This record gives sequence, C-alpha cells and structure tokens, in this order.
Amino acid sequence: MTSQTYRPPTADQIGRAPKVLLHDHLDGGLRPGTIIELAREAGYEALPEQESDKLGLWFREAADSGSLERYLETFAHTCAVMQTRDALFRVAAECAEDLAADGVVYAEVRYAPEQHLESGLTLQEVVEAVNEGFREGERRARADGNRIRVGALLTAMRHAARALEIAELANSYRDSGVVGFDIAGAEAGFPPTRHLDAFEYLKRENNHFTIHAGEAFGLPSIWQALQWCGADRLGHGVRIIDDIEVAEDGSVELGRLAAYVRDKRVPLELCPSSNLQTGAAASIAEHPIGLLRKLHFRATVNTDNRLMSGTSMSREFELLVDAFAYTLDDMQWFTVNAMKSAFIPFDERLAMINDVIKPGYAELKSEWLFK
Ligand SMILES: O=c1[nH]cnc2c1ncn2[C@H]1C[C@H](O)[C@@H](CO)O1
Ligand SMILES: [Zn+2]
Repeated sequence: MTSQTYRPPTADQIGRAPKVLLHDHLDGGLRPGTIIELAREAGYEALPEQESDKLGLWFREAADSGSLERYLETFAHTCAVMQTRDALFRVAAECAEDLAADGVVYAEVRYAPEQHLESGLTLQEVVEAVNEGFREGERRARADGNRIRVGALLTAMRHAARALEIAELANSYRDSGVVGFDIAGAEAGFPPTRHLDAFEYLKRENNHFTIHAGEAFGLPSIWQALQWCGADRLGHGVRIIDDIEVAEDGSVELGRLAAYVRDKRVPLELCPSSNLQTGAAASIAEHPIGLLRKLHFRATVNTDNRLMSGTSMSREFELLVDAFAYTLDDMQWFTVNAMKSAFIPFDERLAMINDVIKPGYAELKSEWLFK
C-alpha cells in the first residue's frame, strides 16, 4: 500500500470529523420522542403515531412525496408542539446537543417565529426562548466533551406577508444570537421579489440573508434571489445545474447565471437527501453536487430537515462518500467552504477554519500512519 491509495473515510471518522452546517430547520429536526412528549403536554391529539420509532418512520415516508408542497405539510405536526417557551427551549437545546454529538462544530439553525405564536407568545419571546435553548444545548454539549456554536437564522414564510417584520426582528437580535434571515415555504408561485422590501431593509442595515431558491423552481428563482434581492447565499440553489451543459466529450459550458454564481463564489446550501424527497434529484449518485464540486462552485453539504429525511451531517457525508468516493480532503473542502460562507464575523470564521477545522482533519488524515 502506498500513500496514494484511496482510503475512504470510515463511518467513525466521518462522525468525528469537524462539520459545519448552514441549512438546518429547527422545526425539521425534533427527536420523535420529544414530539410525542410535547404533544401529550400540549393536549395535541393529531399525531399520526404514538410510538417514537413509528413516528420517525411516518415523517420520513410522508416527506418522501416527490413534491415540496406535500413535504411541507409534515411541519404542521412539529410546529403544533412548538408553541410555548418551554417547548421551544427544549427543542432548541436538544438540537444543539444532537448536532454537537454528530461532530458539528458550527451550525446556523433556522425557523419561522411567525409559526410559533398560536399560544400567545410574542415574536420576541419566541426568539428569546430559542436563543436560550441553543445556549443550554451548547453548555450540555460542552459537559459531554463536545464543542459547538449555534447561531439562529430567522425565516419568513414566503406565502405570508410578514417578511419585513421578521427581517426587523432579525436585525434587532443581531448582537444576541441571530446571525441572519431567510425565506422558506412553497417556492412555485411565491418568487423572492415578493419580499423585496425585507431584503432591501437588511441590505441598508448591512445584515446578512440567504434565500431558499432553486429547489422546487428553477433558474428564474435563483436569478431573482441574487440579482433582485441580493442574497448572500442560496438555500439549495441546486437547480443552477439547469444552466450548466456537459457535452459528450466531457467539456462543460456555464450559462451566464451559473458563471456568475461560480465567479462570485455564491455559497450553495446543498441538501442531498432532502432533494431526493422533493424530487429535485433522482439519486445521490446523480445529484448535481458531484459536478458542482468538480467545477469548484462554493458547494456546502447540509441536512435541511433531519427528522423528515432521517439524516444527520454524518449520514449526508456517508452517502456522498459512497456515491462519489470522496476523501477526508473532500470533506474538509466542503467544510471550509461552509465556514467561509457563515454569517458570523470574518475573524471568527478564520479562527474556526485554522484552529478547529484544519487541525481536526489533519488529525484524522494522519491516523493511517499509526495503524
Ligand atoms: O426545503 C425546504 N424548502 C422550503 N421550505 C422549507 C424547507 N424545509 C423546511 N421548510 C419550511 C417549513 C418550515 O416550517 C419552515 C421554517 O423552518 O421552513
Ligand atoms: Zn430548507
């Protein structure tokens, strides 16, 4: 065996590798057992299953519909049990704990405050409960020997009309735990420009935002998100592939928009498993991430909704390693891309890359020498 031999990272190494997560929904990542307990406490009787394994399976199967609209229907159950301060605190704390146990060192977790007002909480109370939960989860992780930092992204629902209000909310908490803004929900029929006032406001405030675009709808959505709204990153953005042509001889031609996205280093928050469920890709092996990585787009790997996809950051990387024979160097590349694209200040991103991510991968990459 020479040092040139391909050594696929083992599942254990993938688990221990430092990982960075930019696209994860708080209401898409609850533990099934927690949903059942919270539903009992809240008197919510519409859960389709009462046993946690069965409930987890139900979410995965119900989300496996091939349509974003039907996929989104499953969130009615998670949002229903996230209506009190204690429930939000618990879900946020467990989220940080679960991510840290999976080797995630930095995460931006998003949710839509407007979906958590049914029991009388104010928008501010929602944000504060989630922030306190994240801090608690960070502390619990530390007690378990794991290190993680979690920032919140506030999402506005694109079918609703509260985007400016939520953008103002995000801005008012920018120094206390909220690192940016997003819009989510059904994409077809709800173009990003519908919320232009929110994006223009955030730009005037020198604040950061990402936009779900190019998931269920194609290039026009990506184009609007970037050129009309000024998004810093693209949530998914996977359909940028429609603007890339690969000829029979393997030569590649980028259209104007794809060239812009690559030239400007626009981060793509790719979510492979989620895309299989909503129909944006047929299999992991056929997922555009393979080509986008080869072409050096600023691609990142994300979970989207751990509950609905039955996934984790480690699992997403395991699937990619199987499909594309990725190495620890590839994993490091995706992870550094993600850290470069995070919404926290430059000096913190740099320290994360140089003092946490690179040493973590160096340690893993040298293990074969001592076997
Ligand atoms: O992948 C997605 N695309 C669009 N919207 C999504 C996706 N995953 C979750 N959402 C929605 C449903 C949640 O209730 C909301 C806030 O997290 O965001
Ligand atoms: Zn999403």
